[in-house]
Amino acid sequence: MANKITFIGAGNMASAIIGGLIDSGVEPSTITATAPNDSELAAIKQRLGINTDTDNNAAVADADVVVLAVKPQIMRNVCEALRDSIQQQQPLMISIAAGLYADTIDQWLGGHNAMVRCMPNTPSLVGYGASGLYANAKVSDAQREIATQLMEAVGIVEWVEEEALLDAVTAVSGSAPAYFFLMFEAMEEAAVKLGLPAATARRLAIQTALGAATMAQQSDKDPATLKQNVMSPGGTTERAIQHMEEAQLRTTIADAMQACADRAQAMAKELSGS
Ligand SMILES: NC(=O)C1=CN([C@@H]2O[C@H](COP(=O)(O)OP(=O)(O)OC[C@H]3O[C@@H](n4cnc5c(N)ncnc54)[C@H](OP(=O)(O)O)[C@@H]3O)[C@@H](O)[C@H]2O)C=CC1
Ligand SMILES: O=C(O)[C@@H]1CCC=N1
Repeated sequence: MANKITFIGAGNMASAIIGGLIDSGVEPSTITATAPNDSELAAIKQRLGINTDTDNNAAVADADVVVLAVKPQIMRNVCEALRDSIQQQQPLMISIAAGLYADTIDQWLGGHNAMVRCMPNTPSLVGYGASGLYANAKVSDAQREIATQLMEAVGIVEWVEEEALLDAVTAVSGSAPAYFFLMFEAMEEAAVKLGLPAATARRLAIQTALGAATMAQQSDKDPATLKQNVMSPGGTTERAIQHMEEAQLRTTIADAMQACADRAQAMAKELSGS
């Protein structure tokens, strides 16, 4: 990727994407990241070998692509302070903020920008990211391709043609690594109660998830069939699954994902002032 990319914000999500990009072969000198704090930047510079800057305007001055990776609540201030530089430079803008409309960010940046909204997730750090992307009407086919290449360097990409669907993407992949981490915590705690050492339990649970995910990805069978294949009639798995179904695990998951998407929508309304 020959483009110069500037990340505004160098926190969890930006460093996950940057780490993944470098592992995929992107030259660190083509990447710049900003943050207000020199000491945080020194750490990321030392770890990843990228350029860093505490001055957002200086950092976008020669950028082809600018990734907005700050918290949604401070996005307005950050964008308004960048407006003149962005209007002059006209880079492809990519926002990874949850629950902030492309139009809202575009207005804060002075309007008429080519804007991609991306909902990534932290497994981007290890090349297993899953990102949903949406483009406004100003984004050219070539810029769509740049955004695809950028996020495919750290995982899989799915484009959505309706912006509202990014809330569903947030529920199914953006926030979802945390659901699986919760599952690991719960399985480890339960296995310890059953007598296993914590480290053994954690290793077995994580490897099992990796195995199940890899099987589900590679198999031509659907998840329901793969599940059935583990369940010997009258056996142990059947008893565990029966318990999960009776405890309404599906409803819990559906309600949690609805709450996630609702929160994304509410944030968009709050932060756009509508
Ligand atoms: N974490 C996740 O799993 C995901 C996050 N997102 C989105 O990514 C965005 C970032 O989230 P996350 O990485 O978790 O948050 P972090 O708090 O980890 O990162 C935010 C970064 O922005 C920096 N920052 C603060 N103020 C400024 C400023 N004025 N100019 C430049 N940089 C600034 C922070 O520096 P400092 O620490 O010094 O304040 C920090 O480096 C959010 O909008 C979130 O919705 C999307 C998908 C998944
Ligand atoms: O929790 C959040 O708001 C961010 C967006 C998706 C994952 N983390």
